[in-house]
Amino acid sequence: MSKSYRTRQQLLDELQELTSRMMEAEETLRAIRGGEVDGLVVSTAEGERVFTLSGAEHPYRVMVETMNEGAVTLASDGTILFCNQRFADIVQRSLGKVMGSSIYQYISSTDRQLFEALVERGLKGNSKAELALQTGGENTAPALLSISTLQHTDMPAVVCMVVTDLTEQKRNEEMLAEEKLTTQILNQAAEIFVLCDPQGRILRASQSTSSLFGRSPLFQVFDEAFHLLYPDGMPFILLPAMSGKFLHAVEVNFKHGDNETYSFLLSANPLITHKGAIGIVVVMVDITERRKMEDSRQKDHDKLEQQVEERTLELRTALSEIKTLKDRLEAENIYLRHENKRRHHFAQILGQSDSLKYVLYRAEQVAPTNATVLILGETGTGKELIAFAIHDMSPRKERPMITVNCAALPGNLIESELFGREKGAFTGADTRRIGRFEVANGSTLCLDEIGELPLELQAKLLRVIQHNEFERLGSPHTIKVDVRIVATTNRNLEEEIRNGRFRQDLYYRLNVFPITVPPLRQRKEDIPLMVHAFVERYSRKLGKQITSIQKEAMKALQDYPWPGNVRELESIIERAVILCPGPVLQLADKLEISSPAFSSTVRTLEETERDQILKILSETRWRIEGKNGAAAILGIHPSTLRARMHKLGIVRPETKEPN
Ligand SMILES: Nc1ncnc2c1ncn2[C@@H]1O[C@H](COP(=O)(O)OP(=O)(O)OP(=O)(O)O)[C@@H](O)[C@H]1O
Repeated sequence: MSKSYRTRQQLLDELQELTSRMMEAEETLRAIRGGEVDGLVVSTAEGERVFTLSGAEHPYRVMVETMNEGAVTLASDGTILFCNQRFADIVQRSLGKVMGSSIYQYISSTDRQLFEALVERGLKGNSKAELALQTGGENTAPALLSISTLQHTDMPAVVCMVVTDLTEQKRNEEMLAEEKLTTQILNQAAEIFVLCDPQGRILRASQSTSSLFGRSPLFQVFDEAFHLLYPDGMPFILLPAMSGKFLHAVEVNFKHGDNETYSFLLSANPLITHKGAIGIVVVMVDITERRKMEDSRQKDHDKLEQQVEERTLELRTALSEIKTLKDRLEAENIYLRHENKRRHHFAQILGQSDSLKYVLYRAEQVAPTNATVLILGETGTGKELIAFAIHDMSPRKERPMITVNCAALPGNLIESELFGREKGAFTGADTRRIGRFEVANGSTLCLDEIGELPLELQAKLLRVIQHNEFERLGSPHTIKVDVRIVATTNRNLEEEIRNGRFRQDLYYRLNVFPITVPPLRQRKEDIPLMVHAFVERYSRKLGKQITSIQKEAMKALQDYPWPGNVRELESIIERAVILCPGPVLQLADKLEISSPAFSSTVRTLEETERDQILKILSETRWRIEGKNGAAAILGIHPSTLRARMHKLGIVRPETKEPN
């Protein structure tokens, strides 16, 4: 019959019955709890069974009801005959529902076999095992089950089971294991972990911290344990450094002992829980090795950079040296190409006269030294030829002698000719050029016609002679050279000094070893030799057969005063050879000079004096004093003769040169 057909009376009756049954049950429960009931009749599959609840067991029942473990008595088919509230709580069911239900409802299928084995063992005595209890749905609770037989004749139960809920214990165990693992990880990590309270006192620190200090820094204030500094040397103080912000990878240094310095990257964060900020977690990563490596890499890098710089500089210097050498070689080549022809003519110095021999003797004397030589004499007398002879007899002969004609170039160009110039040194200087002084480095520089050198350049020249150094035009860079100077002039330099056209100091520097080449008119005996040599040279050159020289012609040549000296003689012979129609050489033109100063009889007093002294000295074999000495023959005092000789530059052949 459906409920909707029940009458109100029927429903009231049912409610009455239920209420009275509930009251009855409550009364029974109260009586059981109060120890007033001796036994209970329970319906089981095997029929009604009586449970004795004698007054003597009452304390145990109270204990069972109040204990923290679940207590269960099971029938042989697994029906729960009795359980306490705690077991119902563990499996999360109401006590009423659990009572009389099957225990297998609360055993997970995977643990069923284990449970059965446990019961079996329990029947023989007692057994214990951990398994998972089904607590509703998919949820399980770990529990320790202790099973033992219940040997009570009045009782239908087979086993008694005590259930300990391991949920909390397992959770604690897990947490402990987790913490242990975390501690282990933290201790093994190279990083330093420090937990401070909000006042900066160290509460926990990883093992690495203790190994850094040799002891644990626990309970010290962080800043007192770690005297940290920023890389710039400023002290690092934890709390102000944080001041409301998180610190992330701040570089700090830690001075430990006298020599050790550690570098760390420090990060610090407040530890916030539901209770608020409970502390500060500091993590420090040791970057000492990395820093050292970086420093050493930086040092290596700097060293390498310096080496590269040095090498580059060396290379630049080498390149500039190569360039200078190249320029010098080029300049030398240009110069030599230009000079080559001339040198052929200078190969042989013609002349047998005493005065020429004396000149050659003087040249021979001074050649091996580095002394500056001043060659004096009229134009065309062969001064440059003598300069070459000196160079060719000197240790510098392997390198070519370089000549600069001081009269050939205007003053502004002679300077760059002598000292060189940098590109852009002056308007029109569109290339770099090295000067004759540089080209002549290690060799001889012949300053031809030095008397023509402008005064302002004379000072510069003096500096080079004195210090062997100079600067190219437009360059601040000083160049050192080793140059031997041979200067020539047809001017009377002493007179030039008096007229303010020549520097006295330069003259003294040049006049270390003067050699005067006598004019041709003073060594007429050399003329025939020269005439023959020049005739032969030019007739060969011009392909002519000239076998002799007309007597009159030779006489005219010897009588002529030769203002242009050997140069003039050479060109007159060249012209005569060109014009000569037959084998006998005649002069093409009559030899005439416009200036009376050069008549064959006109000679300077000095020239006459020098010749006379030389002649007498050679006759007396350079004996000055005594009855047959040169001074007595000349009728002057020996000291006067010596003074005159000095003045005229006459030096005894045996005498060593001044330097
Ligand atoms: N003794 C000599 N033997 C052969 N040739 C000579 C002699 N002296 C001079 N000459 C010739 O005379 C010419 C002029 O010589 P050199 O240039 O040396 O004279 P210089 O005195 O330097 O002249 P300047 O003062 O004009 O420069 C050259 O061609 C040279 O060959």
